[in-house]
Amino acid sequence: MERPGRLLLLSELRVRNTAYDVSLSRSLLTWKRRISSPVYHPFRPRFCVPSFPRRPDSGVCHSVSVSEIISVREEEEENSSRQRDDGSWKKIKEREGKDCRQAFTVLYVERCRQHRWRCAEVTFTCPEEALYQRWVSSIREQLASITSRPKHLLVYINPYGGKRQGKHIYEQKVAPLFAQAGVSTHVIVTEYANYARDHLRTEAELKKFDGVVCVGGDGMFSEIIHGLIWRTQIDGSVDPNCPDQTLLPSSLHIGIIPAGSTDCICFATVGTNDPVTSALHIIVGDSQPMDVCSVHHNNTFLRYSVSLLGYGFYGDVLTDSERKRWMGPARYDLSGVKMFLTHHYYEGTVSYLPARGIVGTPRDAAKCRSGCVVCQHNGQLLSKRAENYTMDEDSESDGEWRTIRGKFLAINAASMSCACPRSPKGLSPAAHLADGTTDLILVRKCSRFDFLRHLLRHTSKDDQFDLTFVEVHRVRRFRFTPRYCQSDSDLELDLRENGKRQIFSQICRDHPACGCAPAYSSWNCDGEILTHTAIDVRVHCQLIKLFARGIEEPTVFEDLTNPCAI
Ligand SMILES: CCCCCCCCCCCCC/C=C/[C@@H](O)[C@H](COP(=O)(O)O)NC(=O)CCCCCCCCCCCCCCC
Ligand SMILES: Nc1ncnc2c1ncn2[C@@H]1O[C@H](COP(=O)(O)OP(=O)(O)O)[C@@H](O)[C@H]1O
Ligand SMILES: [Ca+2]
Repeated sequence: MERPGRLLLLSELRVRNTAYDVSLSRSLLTWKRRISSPVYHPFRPRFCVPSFPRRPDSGVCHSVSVSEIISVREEEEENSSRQRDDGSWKKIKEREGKDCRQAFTVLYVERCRQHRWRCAEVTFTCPEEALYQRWVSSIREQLASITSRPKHLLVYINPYGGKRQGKHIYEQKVAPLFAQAGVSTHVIVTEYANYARDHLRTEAELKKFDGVVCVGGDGMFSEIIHGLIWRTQIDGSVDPNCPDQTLLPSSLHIGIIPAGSTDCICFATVGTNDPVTSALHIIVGDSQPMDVCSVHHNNTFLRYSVSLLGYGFYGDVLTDSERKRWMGPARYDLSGVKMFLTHHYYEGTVSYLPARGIVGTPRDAAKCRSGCVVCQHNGQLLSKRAENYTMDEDSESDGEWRTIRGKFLAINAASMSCACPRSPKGLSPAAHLADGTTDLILVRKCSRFDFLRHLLRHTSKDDQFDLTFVEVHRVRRFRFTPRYCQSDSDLELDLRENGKRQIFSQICRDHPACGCAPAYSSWNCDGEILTHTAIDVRVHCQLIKLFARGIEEPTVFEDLTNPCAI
């Protein structure tokens, strides 16, 4: 609960014809009904809930954090009416026959069920013009002093993402809120794939903007980070192709308006896939750092990843689903069932560098939440290590690499939980957004029944890692080599281990139904297919920042007091 601090203003104003004591400090706007009501008891503070403001007529005391005020609107003519969003007309000034009274409306963030935010408003009427002016200008001054709020945004809309509603969602739900908050925008509707990435890399005048907004899904977000990270390295004379290079963080924040098929990056950083909630997080200037993995093949840069790098099952689902793009988000379910029934496994070698000295494990019960202390601690630790770069990196590359060979149904690296509506706890429920690590999940060859048990646990409280054929490691780097890319000496070893078996007849024996199981899958990299299977992955701690705050823990007050949440 925020402490109110020194009061800047304290006046008696009216809300819907009822007298309220209204106060403004640097951190809080509070309005408290003057006449005590039978339900009010001064020693029961539960009626005053600063972080979860209630509607004006639902209680006696309301508070809203100044950081969550969206804007102040000056109401115009006395006795005039204004049309609400829902089409109804509301009166702005009460007819009381008193002297000239002035009204202003404060728009603020109201929390609803399941992490959704809405824009609520309350209209205050002042007894005199001078007081009205003081109130409006004082609130505006407080808002102007919040330097983290974006004023100019560069917006990219993918009109073909998800259900092809990106443009409509932006125009109907987001643009009006930006306008109300006084945020100016330059909107670009993409014309083809990689349009936004290339525009950011070369053309965009980034100095003019405080942030970039992505209207689309995870694939569109991936375009944005590729453009932005690349541009930042080139502007800072850093070679993005070198796998050992420490990358420069971009100064621009990225906002995500979900309009894609999975939208897991939005879901895992805000707690819901809702365009209005995301727009409000952007307006209030929230900040959430996020790890980025760089993916290389033979020292050549391939891509960045922030959510899922998946070989085997998720790679095959993506490859198959691309042919069904016309179906929209349902394509993943259909391809998921198909790939589940196909039940391919792939052989290869995974090497990884376990994360040393950091807090947290993939089996923790605690989750990454707003203001996560694990991310803060590990972020500081890793940036200190980066300062003493040479010694540490050398020991990283020399020792401690571990190697696992086997037959895998899936190899997944989750740099964040990958929570999404299909799986609200995600692929790795305890993964952190900004701790500099990724959770490497190895699902070994098992029966269809066992694999189904593993998949189903993504949707229940049961632990999807608590199975003999699943292992999970928290890592800083990893490499994968598919079996048939292995060096000659590795292959010789394989042949000795397997006797004199023929490599290809081995595959066909294990798949008598088709007789031609593929030796390779593809990597699903945040929803894009990689062109190579042998990859080298490194996590870059907190390389980008989002207009988000991580998932907020629900407070005891949320369901009890917020009428919107009931
Ligand atoms: C039986 C139910 C099993 C449910 C298992 C659900 C696990 C879902 C984990 C999803 C992790 C998603 C990670 C994010 C990936 C995105 O970057 C990426 C791109 O997103 P975009 O389209 O918005 O651009 N999305 C994806 O790659 C989509 C992955 C979706 C996988 C769906 C899998 C469904 C599996 C269904 C199996 C059903 C077996 C039924 C047997 C009778
Ligand atoms: N104008 C466009 N036309 C076609 N494809 C586009 C366009 N703009 C972006 N894309 C591509 O569309 C793909 C999917 O975008 P995304 O917004 O993630 O939707 P979805 O979640 O449905 O996959 C991405 O690979 C992106 O590069
Ligand atoms: Ca992480």
